[in-house]
Amino acid sequence: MGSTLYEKIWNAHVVREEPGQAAILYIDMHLVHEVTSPQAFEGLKLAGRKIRRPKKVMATMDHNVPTRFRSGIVHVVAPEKGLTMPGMTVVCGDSHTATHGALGALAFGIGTSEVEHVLATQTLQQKRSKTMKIEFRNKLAPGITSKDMILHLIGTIGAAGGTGYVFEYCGEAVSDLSVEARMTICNMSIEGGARAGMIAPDEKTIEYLKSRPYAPKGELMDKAVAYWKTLKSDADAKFDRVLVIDSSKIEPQVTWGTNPGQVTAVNGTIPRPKDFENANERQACENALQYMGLKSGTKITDLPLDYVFIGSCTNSRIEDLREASRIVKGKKVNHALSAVVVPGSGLVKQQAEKEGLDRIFKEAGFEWREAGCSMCLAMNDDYLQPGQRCASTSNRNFEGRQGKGGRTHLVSPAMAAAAAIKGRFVDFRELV
Ligand SMILES: CC(C)[C@H](C(=O)O)[C@@H](O)C(=O)O
Ligand code: SF4
Repeated sequence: MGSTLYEKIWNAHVVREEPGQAAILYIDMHLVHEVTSPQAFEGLKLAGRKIRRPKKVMATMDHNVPTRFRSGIVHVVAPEKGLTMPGMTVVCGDSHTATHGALGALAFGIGTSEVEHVLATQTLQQKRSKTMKIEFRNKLAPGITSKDMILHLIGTIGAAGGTGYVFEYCGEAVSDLSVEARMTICNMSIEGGARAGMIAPDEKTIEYLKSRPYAPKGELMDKAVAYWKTLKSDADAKFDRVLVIDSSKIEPQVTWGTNPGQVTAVNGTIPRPKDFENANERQACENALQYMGLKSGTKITDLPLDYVFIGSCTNSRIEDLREASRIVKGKKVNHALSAVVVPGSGLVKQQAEKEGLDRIFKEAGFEWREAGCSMCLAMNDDYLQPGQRCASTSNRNFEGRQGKGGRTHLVSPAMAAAAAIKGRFVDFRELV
């Protein structure tokens, strides 16, 4: 029997595995940031231990740093530098490490004590996950983005639907996506409950990595590419679960609730608790309506907004900013709201400025910031006031995520840009 992509990477990294026990995995790349990792360094210091392989550790300051200073989000910086590559095991004390799976890596978040363990040993104890193949069959309708794909998926399986699994995304709509767009899907795997999300590397992945400063060069690159080409699930590989989604039916998505599974198409309405069969979901709907200040039956397009945030490791790459700027160009941000664009890295910012995207945003009335996590989470200077309603391209919409009492609606960059112009949600296709 063949192997899945997950099994291939796993088997290539096992240092030791006893039946029924957690395995010890070798870790190729360790990313650290300032929220979850300083304590781990402190732990090492107290124990008198050294970092085993300092060259395999890359650090950013992104979460707490105000976006009036230069920074960069760890999950945007590492791929653009070519630090994360197909076939690697990648860990970081951060749940959105799943992002790097878009390059065909096995990438997942770990806790602070595990960060210390990886620093000291370059290995990690880990249990095998179950595997779920998610096939996005057929083509997307024009303009529909990978953000809509992942929100639609989480709406289908629920925010806990992937618990215990590693997702492998495949199918025509996934192959059609750029590498950056694939990162958006893998990024939010964790929001569907999965341990990680991954996509087998293909020609686009190789092309993306070729010019990256840390990618192998010359003969080494040829060798790497030959290996990367073996990194796909075999035709007869067995997954624990297989899900098929008809991509052609996916509409622009907007979350209405307080978990990413509470989502609907932009032409939909706020649901009623009794629309849900399951008692927990009914209760969750009631709670969400209350927190979000929403009435059942209201059209999504009738929701007035106070804020628009374009940024986060989900959607702050150059392609996201190009997409948003295309909609904003020559228009003005609605007078009733504030809007901000926060590039994911210094390089993204530089590139956007080279292309004149900053001018498009600023002329429309957006604030244009230095890179960082910013309003994705209320850990820095950017946050919502209680009751404020925000269209956000980030990945989490739980209570208080963007500030105490703040109300988050997750959308794609195109939808956020269109909302900024209209002052409420609108199918962005009406604006282009
Ligand atoms: C601060 C960090 C631990 C956290 C995470 O793990 O995801 C953050 O990045 C987030 O998005 O909530
Ligand atoms: S941008 Fe948001 S989701 Fe991504 S690492 Fe920062 S806080 Fe976490």
